[in-house]
Amino acid sequence: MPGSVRLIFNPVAGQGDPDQELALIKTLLADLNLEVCVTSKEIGADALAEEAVQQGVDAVIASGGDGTLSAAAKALMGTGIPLGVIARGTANAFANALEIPTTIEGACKTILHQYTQKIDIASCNGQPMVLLAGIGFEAETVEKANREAKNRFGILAYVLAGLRQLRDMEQFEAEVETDDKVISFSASALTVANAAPATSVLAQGPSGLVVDDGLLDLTIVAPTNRASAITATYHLFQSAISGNPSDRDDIGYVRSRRFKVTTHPPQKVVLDGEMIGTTPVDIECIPAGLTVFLPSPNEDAIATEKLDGLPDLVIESKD
Ligand SMILES: Nc1ncnc2c1ncn2[C@@H]1O[C@H](COP(=O)(O)OP(=O)(O)OP(=O)(O)O)[C@@H](O)[C@H]1O
Repeated sequence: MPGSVRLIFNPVAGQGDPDQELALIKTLLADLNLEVCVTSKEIGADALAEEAVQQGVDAVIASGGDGTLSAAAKALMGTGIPLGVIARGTANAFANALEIPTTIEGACKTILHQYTQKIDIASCNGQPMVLLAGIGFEAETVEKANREAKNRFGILAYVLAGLRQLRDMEQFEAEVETDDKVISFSASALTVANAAPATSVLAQGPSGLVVDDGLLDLTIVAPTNRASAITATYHLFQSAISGNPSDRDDIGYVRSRRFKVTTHPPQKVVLDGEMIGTTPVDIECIPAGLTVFLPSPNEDAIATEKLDGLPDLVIESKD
């Protein structure tokens, strides 16, 4: 990759050894003209990425948890400067949603392949949104997956918080305005997603979210009792894994370029993992707003052979 590349590295993300991880990244990316910037409490990934844009760098690589990655993504929005992603957080929703490898080796390999793609992002009440906005249930889940729990239990913290939330599930009335209709219903959780990892179960109504179609997907979860809340959640998880859309009466989904959501009573809203306030929300897709290094379509091919690492391995060619 010619030109200058800024690496933004959060030393406190995840549970690994930051010195070792940074050394590994520098080794793997030794061929790049890399300027390493480490985030601090005072100077975050947003400021470092904005400065890189002003300097006219050719690419930015962000390494940290979802907070670091989405802060860098937001600063690069609309600039055409590609973002490389080296996820080192707990949930790594950003990388998982975009199917970017979550090992340091795999992530660096993806960047070195130099395959970039323009993906959609969105604006939620005027703030940039890369993945999703959760209203109701999802918002509560994030709030309950606190830092201490995340450190101790990793991704399980989100699941535990979700199960705890089932106990307190309450329905609210919602009115949603799409590009071509206004829908009213009762629900426990609404999620508007641009992209979502399989673990964001409440975004999985349509399954297989398309990140460059210029559209957003709303999933509505409306179970009427605790038992159906549990089966609906399980069903959504299966949808995510199987790629088949949901077909339960208490799950709905609709696709639109823009969603305006009002609820009674007002519900908490979490935007890309951060609480931003309460409904109403106005969320609009920004087509092709971000350029990202992604695994090239060839890299996606499913491996049909894996022999490396077997003890005493000898392979002889027959000809
Ligand atoms: N040097 C630093 N010292 C302390 N805090 C920092 C430092 N650099 C960044 N931060 C803080 O780290 C947070 C971002 O963390 P990030 O999302 O990257 O990782 P994480 O919280 O481990 O991820 P996850 O939520 O997936 O576990 C921000 O709140 C930022 O202020």
